[in-house]
Amino acid sequence: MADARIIDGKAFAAGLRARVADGVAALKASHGVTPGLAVVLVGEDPASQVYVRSKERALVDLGMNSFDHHEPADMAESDLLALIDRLNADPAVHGILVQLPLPRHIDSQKVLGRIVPEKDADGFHIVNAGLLATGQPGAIVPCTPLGSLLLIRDTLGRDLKGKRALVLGRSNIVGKPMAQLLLQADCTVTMAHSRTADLPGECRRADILVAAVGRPEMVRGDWIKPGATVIDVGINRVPAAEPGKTRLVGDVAFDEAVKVAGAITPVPGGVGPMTIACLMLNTLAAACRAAGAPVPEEAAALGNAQGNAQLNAQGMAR
Ligand SMILES: NC(=O)C1=CN([C@@H]2O[C@H](COP(=O)(O)OP(=O)(O)OC[C@H]3O[C@@H](n4cnc5c(N)ncnc54)[C@H](OP(=O)(O)O)[C@@H]3O)[C@@H](O)[C@H]2O)C=CC1
Ligand SMILES: Nc1nc(=O)c2c([nH]1)NC[C@@H]1CN(c3ccc(C(=O)N[C@@H](CCC(=O)O)C(=O)O)cc3)C=[N+]21
Ligand SMILES: [Mg+2]
Repeated sequence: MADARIIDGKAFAAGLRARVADGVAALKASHGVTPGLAVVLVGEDPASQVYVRSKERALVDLGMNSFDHHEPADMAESDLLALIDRLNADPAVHGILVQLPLPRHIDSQKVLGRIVPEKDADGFHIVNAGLLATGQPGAIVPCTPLGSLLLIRDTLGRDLKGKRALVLGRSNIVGKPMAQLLLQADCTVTMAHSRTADLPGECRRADILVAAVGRPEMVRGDWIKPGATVIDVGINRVPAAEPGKTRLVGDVAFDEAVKVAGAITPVPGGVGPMTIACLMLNTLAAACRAAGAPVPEEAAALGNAQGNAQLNAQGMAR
């Protein structure tokens, strides 16, 4: 069998960012509003600093405002909550992102719960999780699952009904919302995790396999159904051949999987860039809602069972 099609997340994300930039310009022209995202980073974790910088760069590139709050690792939880309160009240701030993980002395759930749901650009607030799970309109959908779904639809088309989907990983930020989106797209969804019996066998039944475990190259080629669509969410830094250097690998053994799958995302250049682009999309959508302007279809319809895993053909998703 021929090798899998490599799903170019980097290129798709560039196209999505361009559509978001158009939406930003339109909102400025129609309502005089510039979308703004506040990015809160607590501590000096080098990987988090890299991610935060790429988010801030993307915001400015698309004509949005970036409000950076880089705080010391020993910041008191009460001070972080007070910062969130100020950002909640600031009309120039349409979205708030608190970079995870937070230092251990801070209760992440408490902090995420303090963000007003309308400004929860990550879609991590329980109100947004609940709106998504119950298929109601207006949910802000977490960026990584949203970006993954856009890549799946770009690969397989919009009609995913009846497909068997396996989501490996059940975190609140990736696995669970991913499963909700696939369910609303009429897939038959299985969720697998560390207590799943016969993981390779479960994976082999899947037409769509989404891996979000954080275990480098755990999913082997012979776990994959021939022709399946494989979305590798994992971002794992491992030692490179050259001493002292590191490289990024996913949760899927790419070199094996590419020989079996029908289509597969690479790491890097797959889901990662989509996460950033969807964060920009969610921020634009939040600003549109705050201004009373129409929300881009790509952000509005996906969480909504009534409609709509089907997006408007004229919408932003291609
Ligand atoms: N590309 C992107 O933009 C993003 C990438 N990521 C990456 O995605 C990966 C997952 O992230 P996240 O969801 O936050 O991770 P978590 O650590 O929160 O969750 C991992 C999940 O994988 C399951 N798991 C762990 N080990 C095994 C195993 N041996 N067999 C089966 N299941 C297992 C866990 O099961 P259990 O619940 O039973 O413990 C858990 O449900 C990471 O590599 C992360 O870096 C994350 C966010 C964004
Ligand atoms: N509140 C919050 N929201 C998040 O969305 C969030 C977070 N905290 N904490 C950390 C994880 C991780 N994450 C990534 C985003 C982009 C890439 C990305 O762009 N990756 C590039 C490679 C980057 C590199 O080379 O290091 C790629 O895959 O091509 C990766 C990982 C968002 N996260
Ligand atoms: Mg995310």
